[in-house]
Amino acid sequence: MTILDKIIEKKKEELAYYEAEYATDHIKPLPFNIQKSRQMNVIAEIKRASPSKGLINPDMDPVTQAKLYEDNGASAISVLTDESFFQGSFDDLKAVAEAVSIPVLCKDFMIDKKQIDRAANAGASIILLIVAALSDELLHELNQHAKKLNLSVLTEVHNEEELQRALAAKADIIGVNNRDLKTFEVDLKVSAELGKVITAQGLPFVSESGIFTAADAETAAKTGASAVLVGESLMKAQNTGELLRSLQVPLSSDSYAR
Ligand SMILES: O=P(O)(O)OC[C@@H](O)[C@@H](O)c1c[nH]c2ccccc12
Repeated sequence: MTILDKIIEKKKEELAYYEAEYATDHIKPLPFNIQKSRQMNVIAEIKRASPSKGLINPDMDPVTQAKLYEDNGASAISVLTDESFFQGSFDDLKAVAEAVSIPVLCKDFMIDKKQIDRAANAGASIILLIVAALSDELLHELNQHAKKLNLSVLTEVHNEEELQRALAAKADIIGVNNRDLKTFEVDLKVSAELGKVITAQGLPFVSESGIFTAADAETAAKTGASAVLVGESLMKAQNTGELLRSLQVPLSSDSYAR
């Protein structure tokens, strides 16, 4: 059983206790666009802990961290909401969404519409759908549900087969996870490989995981990515603002003009 299987199994258990919660008119998702910028968009992540790295920065205050990200040019903020494996929460998401005026991504393992409503109610503008964790049917259903609520969807893939499924589901923003959620192995070459196929379709993509330096952001830019999703390095940096600014490397015109 892989870690992804374990996380999904636990999610199913937890969902039994979720109270029905419907997203209504009060939600005001912000548009999320990574195609206009001439600089690498950085989606900066709030992540206390993870199954692959253990404790990353357990004492961090999510609101302080989120404001630091916003002040230093982040395009969006990702907040882990999974409690059991990442020590995150929907309270973190809500507090962050209230404190900043850029889009917030609810980073969780979505397998049910109820989770999307909860994310929307907590102030998320973007949700993540992980292709490896979903059937084609669920991928379609959750995607439709998010769109109905005007949320943006980041559809995450790790290999060619998942990418084809994402494209068939009409994903419009693809996240290429450089980390294999089954083995934790990280390799930026995954973005290089899948980036060719995605950019050929004229779609934007986010290179996710394993970005530590400006040189990594440049490598990601060369693969055609117009955004990077960065957690650990920003959470552990001595000077988070400086690192975040350094990751906003120039993009070549074909990355932003598509
Ligand atoms: O901490 P990193 O290596 O910078 O990675 C951030 C982000 O990509 C990672 O947290 C992530 C990408 N996809 C996910 C899916 C679930 C949980 C976590 C993730």
